[in-house]
Amino acid sequence: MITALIVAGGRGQRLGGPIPKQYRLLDHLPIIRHTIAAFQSHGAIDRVRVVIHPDDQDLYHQATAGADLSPPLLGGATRQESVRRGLEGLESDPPDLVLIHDAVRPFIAGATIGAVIAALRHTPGAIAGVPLADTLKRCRDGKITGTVERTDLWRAQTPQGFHYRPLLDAHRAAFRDNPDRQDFTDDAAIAEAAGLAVAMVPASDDNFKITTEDDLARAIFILQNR
Ligand SMILES: Nc1ccn([C@@H]2O[C@H](COP(=O)(O)OP(=O)(O)OP(=O)(O)O)[C@@H](O)[C@H]2O)c(=O)n1
Ligand SMILES: C[C@](O)(CO)[C@H](O)COP(=O)(O)O
Repeated sequence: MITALIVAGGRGQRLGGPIPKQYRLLDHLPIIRHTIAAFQSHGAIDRVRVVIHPDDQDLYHQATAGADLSPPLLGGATRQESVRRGLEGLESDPPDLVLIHDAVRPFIAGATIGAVIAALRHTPGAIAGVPLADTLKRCRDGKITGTVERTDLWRAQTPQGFHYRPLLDAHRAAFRDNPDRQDFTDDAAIAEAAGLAVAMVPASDDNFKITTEDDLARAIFILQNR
């Protein structure tokens, strides 16, 4: 069984606005609905579960009215904690594979979902990403302090797919070894720290994360010109 775990427990502080960004409307539908639909409509995904902020239950139920979904799982103060709590919420009926995806990446292509799943036939982890095309600089106080060698650098996206049990064990080990460390910004880093092999699956820049006002404007433009 393959479960998509959509993480939607954030506060959207970099975007701001009246409600957390995953509930902002995109072409008359909340962003989270677009993302959920991408996985519910994929033939290889057996179940979609969503992790939400405990304060967002009313927002979530309004946003997902009419969608055939299991009750949401409750997240935590960081993305890392939300994922760990989400994974633990699946333990009573564990999937074989889990694809963790940001609720605010609504333009995920079915082909990318399928490619991540296909890669998991050969490796315990596989993530979507795109190769870096810009030069990277280190800066402090507006001054360049160095240039980062960009050979072999990729921008990680989601979905990040894994064999379920090894990833749950990896998240639990990270929490056990250092409960205060919450700076793993993606799940591949947790898997790598546990010694799991993680493959990179080439994806598209269309699978961008809505983080800022510019990203939201880009998303609106895409839908208005589809
Ligand atoms: N405690 C958290 C933090 C983030 N996320 C989710 O992880 C994804 C990527 O995180 P990000 O884009 O950083 O979302 P926010 O944390 O909401 O944004 P910000 O950092 O601007 O507050 C989002 O779908 C977000 O809802 C989560 O489930 N639980
Ligand atoms: C998981 C992720 O989307 C991969 O690029 C990214 O690390 C999330 O970072 P955020 O700061 O939680 O948005």
